[in-house]
Amino acid sequence: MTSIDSRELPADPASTDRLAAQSLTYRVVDTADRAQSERFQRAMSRGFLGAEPSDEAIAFGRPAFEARRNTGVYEASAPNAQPVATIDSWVTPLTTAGGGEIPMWAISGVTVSATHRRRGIARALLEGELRAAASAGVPIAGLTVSEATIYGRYGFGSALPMSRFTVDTRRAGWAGTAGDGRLEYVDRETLATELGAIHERARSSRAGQIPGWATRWTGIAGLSPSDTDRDKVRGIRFLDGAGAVRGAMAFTVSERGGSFRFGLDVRLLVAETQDATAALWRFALQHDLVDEVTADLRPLDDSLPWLVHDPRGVKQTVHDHGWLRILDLPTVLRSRDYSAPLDVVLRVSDPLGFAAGDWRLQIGNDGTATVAAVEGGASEVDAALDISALSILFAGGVRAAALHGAGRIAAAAPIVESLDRAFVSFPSPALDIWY
Ligand SMILES: CC(=O)SCCNC(=O)CCNC(=O)[C@H](O)C(C)(C)COP(=O)(O)OP(=O)(O)OC[C@H]1O[C@@H](n2cnc3c(N)ncnc32)[C@H](O)[C@@H]1OP(=O)(O)O
Repeated sequence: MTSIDSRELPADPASTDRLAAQSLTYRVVDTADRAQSERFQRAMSRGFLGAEPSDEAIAFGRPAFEARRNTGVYEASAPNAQPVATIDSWVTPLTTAGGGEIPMWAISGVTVSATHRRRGIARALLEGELRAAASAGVPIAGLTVSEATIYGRYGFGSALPMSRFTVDTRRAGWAGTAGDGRLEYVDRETLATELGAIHERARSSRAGQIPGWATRWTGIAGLSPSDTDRDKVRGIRFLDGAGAVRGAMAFTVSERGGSFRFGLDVRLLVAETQDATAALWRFALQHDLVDEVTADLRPLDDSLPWLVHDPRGVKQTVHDHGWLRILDLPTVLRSRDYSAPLDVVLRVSDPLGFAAGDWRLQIGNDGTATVAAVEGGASEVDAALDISALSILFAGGVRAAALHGAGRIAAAAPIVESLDRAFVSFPSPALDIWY
């Protein structure tokens, strides 16, 4: 994968001009300037309705901050005050169906001060990031979101829905088989190391995954100073019959109202093997004094409902999580393996113009794609869709039929079925962290 350092790219000129017209300065923060960096971190915390960060919390967040391109918006009259809006981004690998990867422009930290909301600042920030990514040759952008209604207008699609499980442990019981191996508790530092190492080894096995970073793992493991639940975090790891670590789980247990009955919340379960996944689920579901187990960001094909005696004890809620936005359509569509042959002309609309046009997509029997622009426009198209719908379809986890039924793809029924057969990917795409 080509390595592009987003921090070296200048602020987008069009957004600079648009915000200057409102007497606002849009600039990439110099991370070597500690005072300016701290003001940016404090503005972001306030923007996400967080507490005023302690010096310790600022120091904890600094390595991730310094690894990213942080762009702030400032009142032109107060360039050294806290920014009135923030956004950050970095280029990271995204796993595609079949285990390949492409560079993705990850976007995070989008906040607009409550004093400056609804005057187009977020739009300038988002469009600025997408133009910066496209001009650097990054073919796709991604984000995880606080609200599902904001990012479709910029061409993002909810491509990586995930499951939240709530298990009534007494009703569910356990029906899984025990694999060869053992579990052991680990301290939080070891937990952070194991979560990161296993996630890194496993991430190429599912489309949609991206790598984490050091403070993502230490944060989940309860080492973040601003985490009010940090002292509740416990860790467990699974070793296979040969003694190799194959899975780890961070979790908290909380008593429910002085009842001596507890809820166990899985913060993250990472595993390289089915045995490890089943052993960690079993540990959670069969834990003494625990009535309820909750776990979010699990893949849609998780075996949990099939590992219990009574599947009605397992409530599975599917919700949006990872959002993707194709910028360079041929590069993105060529980057994955497909599940069936296809030969179609797609008419793609794109509100920001990056991927608009008529495209011929041909997939051979070997599952690889060729993509070509139809110069001058096609006389006949097989399917019409916007870039948000294509970004969803690309990941391979949402059915074309579902998008068609919602009016997001215009095509005849046989084309919808052939799109479904070609785009579906195995195993289910997933993204198991926030970024
Ligand atoms: C990837 C991430 O970081 S997710 C985190 C997002 N940030 C947060 O949730 C923190 C709290 N919220 C905020 O900071 C701000 O309200 C933001 C960032 C969500 C919006 O910022 P604003 O500058 O007010 O948005 P802006 O005025 O540019 O609006 C752009 C468009 O989004 C729409 N929009 C803005 N906020 C919302 C919202 N909360 N829900 C739905 N639509 C919204 C606007 O109506 C507008 O639509 P239009 O251009 O089609 O007319």
